[in-house]
Amino acid sequence: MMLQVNHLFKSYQTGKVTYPVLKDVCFEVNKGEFVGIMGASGSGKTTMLNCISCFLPFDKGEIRLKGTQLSQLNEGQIAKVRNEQLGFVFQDFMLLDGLTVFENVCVPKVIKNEPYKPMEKKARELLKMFGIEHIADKFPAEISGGQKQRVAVARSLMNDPLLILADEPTGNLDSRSSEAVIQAFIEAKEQLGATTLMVTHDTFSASYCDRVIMMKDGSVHSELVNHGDRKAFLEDLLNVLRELNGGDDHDVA
Ligand SMILES: Nc1ncnc2c1ncn2[C@@H]1O[C@H](COP(=O)(O)OP(=O)(O)OP(=O)(O)O)[C@@H](O)[C@H]1O
Repeated sequence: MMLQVNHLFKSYQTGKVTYPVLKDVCFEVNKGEFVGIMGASGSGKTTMLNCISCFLPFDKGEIRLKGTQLSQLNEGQIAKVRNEQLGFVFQDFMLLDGLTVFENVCVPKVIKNEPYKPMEKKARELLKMFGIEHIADKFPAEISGGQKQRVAVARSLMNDPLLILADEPTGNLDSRSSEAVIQAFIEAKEQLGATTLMVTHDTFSASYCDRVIMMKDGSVHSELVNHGDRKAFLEDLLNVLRELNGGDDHDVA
């Protein structure tokens, strides 16, 4: 088991008012799985991802990454988990404008002070895997959104993380670029055995997942499994989103 979220509770405090956001969330992610998280706006998806990222403390429950309970780590250990065991992909790419594509991909290893040769080899392999080796020397301003996000996926894999956390990775992309980014996650899974947890509103992107966890009002409403027929899975997802009323079922492709 790569990730276990057990009976997670989280509330926000605004003045004297406590606002519960996560209410007894339980789910698991296996090694090599590509898992989506969907649910209406405000159902707590980003909050949950931020708890798993160790960016937010939670009230109760536990989060285990390959067996290690995250809330028991100290600051130094958390920093190490974030850089070496988790990979991050954000909606707005978060590339460094002053660095080339190649240099951006190298950042997680530069932070670790690793030697250049193996770092270069790894970066070139990842760029090749995602079909972006020809833009290695370009700057972020010179490439498309879909290319930027594939660079971000390559960067997230530099340290062979246990888990990639992706928050709306296709949120700023058109459907063709979205598909290229989703293919990058699938390549990472098939060629490197990568494990990905992706929050998305995009049903089309989610239909490529092995499994989708549907959140409702701070709890897991249901889990849907992709049995291999993507179109049938897309229909399943749309049906549950309709049932959850207010679900985002407008992104169908
Ligand atoms: N820092 C904060 N302080 C107080 N309330 C917050 C804070 N962050 C989020 N919330 C509230 O918690 C709830 C869950 O927010 P969250 O962003 O986790 O939902 P979400 O499912 O990711 O939504 P979306 O799909 O719109 O991104 C919302 O009602 C939000 O207003």
